[in-house]
Amino acid sequence: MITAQELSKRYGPTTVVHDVSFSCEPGTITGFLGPNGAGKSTTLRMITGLTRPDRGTATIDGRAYAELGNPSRVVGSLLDASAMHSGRSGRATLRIAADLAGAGRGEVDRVLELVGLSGRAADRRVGAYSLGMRQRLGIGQALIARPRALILDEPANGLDPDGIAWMRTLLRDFAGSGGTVLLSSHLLGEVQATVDRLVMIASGRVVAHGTLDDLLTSTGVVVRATDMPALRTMLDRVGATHHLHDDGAVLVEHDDDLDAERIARLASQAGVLLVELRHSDRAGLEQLFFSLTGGAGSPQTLETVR
Ligand SMILES: Nc1ncnc2c1ncn2[C@@H]1O[C@H](COP(=O)(O)OP(=O)(O)OP(=O)(O)O)[C@@H](O)[C@H]1O
Repeated sequence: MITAQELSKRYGPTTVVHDVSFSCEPGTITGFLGPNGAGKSTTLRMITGLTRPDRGTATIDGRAYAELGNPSRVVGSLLDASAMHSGRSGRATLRIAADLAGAGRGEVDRVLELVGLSGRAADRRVGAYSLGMRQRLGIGQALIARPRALILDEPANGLDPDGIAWMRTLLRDFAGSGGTVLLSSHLLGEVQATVDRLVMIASGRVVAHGTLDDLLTSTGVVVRATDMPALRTMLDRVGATHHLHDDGAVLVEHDDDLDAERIARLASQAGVLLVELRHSDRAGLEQLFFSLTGGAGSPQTLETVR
């Protein structure tokens, strides 16, 4: 179980992560999705103890990363595949990872096989690897001590469609045997076919979260505010059709004139503080994502990687 609670981080005058909270359950794959610069890496670095949060906490299996006795056995992470020593072979890289993690050398061949780098590739210098091969090796390093959780920052970067399909199967198997996976991406299509849950982040804030099914099935915009009566009054005033959502939020029925952005503006004008605003249908999810990314990752790209 991976939990982030009200994580916040500021660099100079800029708060790059604001009150980010979510949890990832064993047996599931959570996609942490957001455009470049949204705050994904900073959040993942705070969870893995590499960056100190200004506020908030993160735990893995109930403990902060720094309190994990042998972290590699609890959580494997891949945060920057380009940061590997280029002079070592893939096999040597994994041997060192195995030694550091207290895992047996026998794990090296198992992992090389698992990540598709056995044979001659294992003995080539990492400097001669493609980005996709480095990602595979990085995932191998993360898996070397058979951890219960995986945290991967943009693991599909550099992978071709076959590589993405391979990774999807690997992560599904990992989650299928009770593992917890948190992976980031800036491409909706890349994660949509892989994950069970999504946490969507933009400008350092969580803008949507839930199971993929929840986010893709019902129609409309789910809104939650600190003052729900004031929110409903505001929605009545603008003639919105709205209902109480299952979890106590309000579901505003789909209306071309009342999209999420307009709801946010109206709420702001009415002095209503929104704490959740998300599209609850598939088209809406893609629309929201494209509006956040300014259209990065065309539908064509989505079809290619699906
Ligand atoms: N060490 C740092 N010092 C100052 N600013 C930083 C630092 N690390 C990150 N930032 C800034 O914080 C913001 C969030 O960066 P972050 O890398 O977390 O985003 P991201 O969602 O992972 O995006 P990308 O996919 O582009 O890495 C960016 O504006 C970035 O420039």
